[in-house]
Amino acid sequence: MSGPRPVVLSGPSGAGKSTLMKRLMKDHEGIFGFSVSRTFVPQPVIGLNRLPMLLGATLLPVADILSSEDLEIEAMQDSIDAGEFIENAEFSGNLYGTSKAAIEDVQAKNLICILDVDIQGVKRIKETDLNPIYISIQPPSMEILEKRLRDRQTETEESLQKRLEAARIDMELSKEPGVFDIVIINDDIERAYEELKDILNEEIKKVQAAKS
Ligand SMILES: Nc1ncnc2c1ncn2[C@@H]1O[C@H](COP(=O)(O)OP(=O)(O)OP(=O)(O)O)[C@@H](O)[C@H]1O
Repeated sequence: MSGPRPVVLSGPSGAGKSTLMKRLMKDHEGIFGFSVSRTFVPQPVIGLNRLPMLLGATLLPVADILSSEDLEIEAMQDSIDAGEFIENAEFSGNLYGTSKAAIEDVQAKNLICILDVDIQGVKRIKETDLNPIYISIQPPSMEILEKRLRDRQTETEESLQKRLEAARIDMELSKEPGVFDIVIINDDIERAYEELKDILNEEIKKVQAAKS
């Protein structure tokens, strides 16, 4: 696939991914892009008796309306089964996912696609031919991570504990050799940002060159 290599940013919640990403995008306008997560939200089934009222004067084939939802959810499930989605999840009956095609769309626009995924997402991406740069952002310690998450004031005690538990697992897995091209310890934000820019430098330059 032509176009710049995508970037996978992974690491525990609270490690500083959003902080670093925001800064990167602010300092490099028109260089980075995000893939659009595809979602399918099933609508409540419309009763036949309400159809004419909802359709008003527009004449639509009734069969299409009643089956389009099923067809769409089926099509997305087929794509997931065929491995076209690098991540997907179901929350209360809704399907969410990032497809390979969506990432390739960003690449085709000469943008570096940033993917913020968990360790499971990293493993899925490894099975594709996307060839991204794999970056793990890690906190200096569990204690500091906990403090940052508490100070951020976005979590309940329950969600905080869940994030810390997931962080323990993430921190262990990120040490496995060969998983990431670089593990950045986000102790000092300035130093972490410099490390991030360094590893992306070559790709950023390619995008800039292709623009001019
Ligand atoms: N080097 C740093 N020193 C001190 N505080 C930091 C540092 N980096 C980030 N923070 C702060 O830590 C908190 C968590 O950072 P951030 O929200 O960027 O994490 P995240 O990895 O994107 O988390 P999530 O996956 O939950 O979105 C934020 O309040 C941020 O301002």
